[in-house]
Amino acid sequence: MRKKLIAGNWKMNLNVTDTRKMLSELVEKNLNSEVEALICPPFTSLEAASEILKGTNIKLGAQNVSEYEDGARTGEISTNMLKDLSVSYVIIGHSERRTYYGETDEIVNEKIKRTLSQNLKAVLCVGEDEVERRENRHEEVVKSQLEKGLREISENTEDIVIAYEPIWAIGTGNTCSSEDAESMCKFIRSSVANIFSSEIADNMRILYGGSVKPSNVRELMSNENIDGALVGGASLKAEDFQSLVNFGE
Ligand SMILES: O=C[C@H](O)COP(=O)(O)O
Repeated sequence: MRKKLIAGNWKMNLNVTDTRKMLSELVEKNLNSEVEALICPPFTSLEAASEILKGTNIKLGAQNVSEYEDGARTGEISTNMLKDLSVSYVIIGHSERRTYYGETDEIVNEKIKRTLSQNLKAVLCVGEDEVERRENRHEEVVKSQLEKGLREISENTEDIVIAYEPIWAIGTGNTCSSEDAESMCKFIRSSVANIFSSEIADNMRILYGGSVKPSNVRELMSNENIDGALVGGASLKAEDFQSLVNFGE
């Protein structure tokens, strides 16, 4: 049985003051304990978030990580630094990192290897853009991202989560239909089975991301192959995040 995961990716939002305010409110709220809740604030807010979330069931994640060990890499953040702040998840290969910061599948693969080797969980983001969807190449694109991103990985596969995020649905309000999201998550599961094994694929959590909000989360989560959501905009307010974790209630 795969435990559902609702992950908030704050992106470049909420400074330390805002983080303290949001999380202090969130920890006072009733959250469905059958759902795993994860908050991924900016790096600058990790320490404050770590203090506030300590002793709660809400997990802490980072939005990116270096593929290298500690050393001469100006501006980068290592797995060692994240672990020191009680981070347990790292988002890797988000489309914004791929598009704006040139992260290739090869870099994504290195980051996943580094993350898993340090016993952190990796949330690998995949998804097609609007043109690729229109040209009916979405499965081919996602399959290639999975094969390259997961290349030469054989250990700690239970620490991998996949997030299917069609780029055309991110921050646009254009949620992928529940049927299309389910169909792609099912396709991802079969691709993961080919890369690893059916058993690993059956146990792997596959999230949907792209304009998920309190009003559509319940329907999306009712699908057999959708094991949670990676949420941007609607994860920034405590009330909305509570509603997401409680599937709209
Ligand atoms: O990581 C989250 C996704 O990019 C979705 O963002 P969004 O919920 O604002 O569309």
